[in-house]
Amino acid sequence: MIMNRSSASLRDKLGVYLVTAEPADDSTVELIMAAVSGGVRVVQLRDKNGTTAERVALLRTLQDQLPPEVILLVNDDLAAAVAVPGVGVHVGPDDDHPAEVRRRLGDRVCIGWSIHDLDQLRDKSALAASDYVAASPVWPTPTKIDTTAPLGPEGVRRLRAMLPPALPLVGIGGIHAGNAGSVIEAGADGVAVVSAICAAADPAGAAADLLSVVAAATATRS
Ligand SMILES: Cc1ncc(COP(=O)(O)OP(=O)(O)O)c(N)n1
Ligand SMILES: Cc1nc(C(=O)O)sc1CCOP(=O)(O)O
Ligand SMILES: [Mg+2]
Repeated sequence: MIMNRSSASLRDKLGVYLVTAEPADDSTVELIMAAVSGGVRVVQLRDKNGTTAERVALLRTLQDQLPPEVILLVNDDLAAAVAVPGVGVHVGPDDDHPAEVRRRLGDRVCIGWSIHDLDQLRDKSALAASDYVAASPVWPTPTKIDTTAPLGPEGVRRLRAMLPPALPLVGIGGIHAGNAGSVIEAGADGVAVVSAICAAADPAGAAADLLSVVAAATATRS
């Protein structure tokens, strides 16, 4: 799908953001479709050990099957996104710079940037090139062990206060239905999760539960 960067709905769509568990395989497509049936509207294919060719094949299958309102991104792999027009990219401080990703992909795809350290906020061109940023990690998580110190909800609050108000923010790391509300109360627009959906016996139900928690916390905040 093609995302218009000025779309006011990106902030709403980010409410529950699915990042896929590794390894990516045929079951990944089924899992994503279940999460989407539960209400997820932003999906990131994260497959650190696959090849670009494998990621491109999966992204093409997903583009064929996903409803057009779902925003599809790939983790790290700019070449895969170039090969599948309409797919966005999530990058972190060790990846291609968001401004370079924007230059290569143009204005009509979604670009996300991880913030592990508040010093990254000095990088104005990265912020300007990003459609959303991620507070990384909110809590420790066995899903990704090479992270920096957890920010906690207080770190999310500080980050929100320092960001341009129009730039959407999601939290990631150790988030589930039991603690997602505190991430939203701290000022995030959404929660990005791997295990809370991918390891659930009922991924569609888990997505729907997370969405209700996020909606309730968003309503309380505003
Ligand atoms: C939504 C979201 N937030 C953060 C990350 C982490 O990105 P990065 O720091 O580049 O680490 P890897 O995922 O590449 O290991 C993410 N992928 N998605
Ligand atoms: C992909 C990713 N990035 C993180 C970061 O902190 O940048 S934490 C993470 C994994 C999140 O997995 P779970 O929802 O299972 O805790
Ligand atoms: Mg990365």
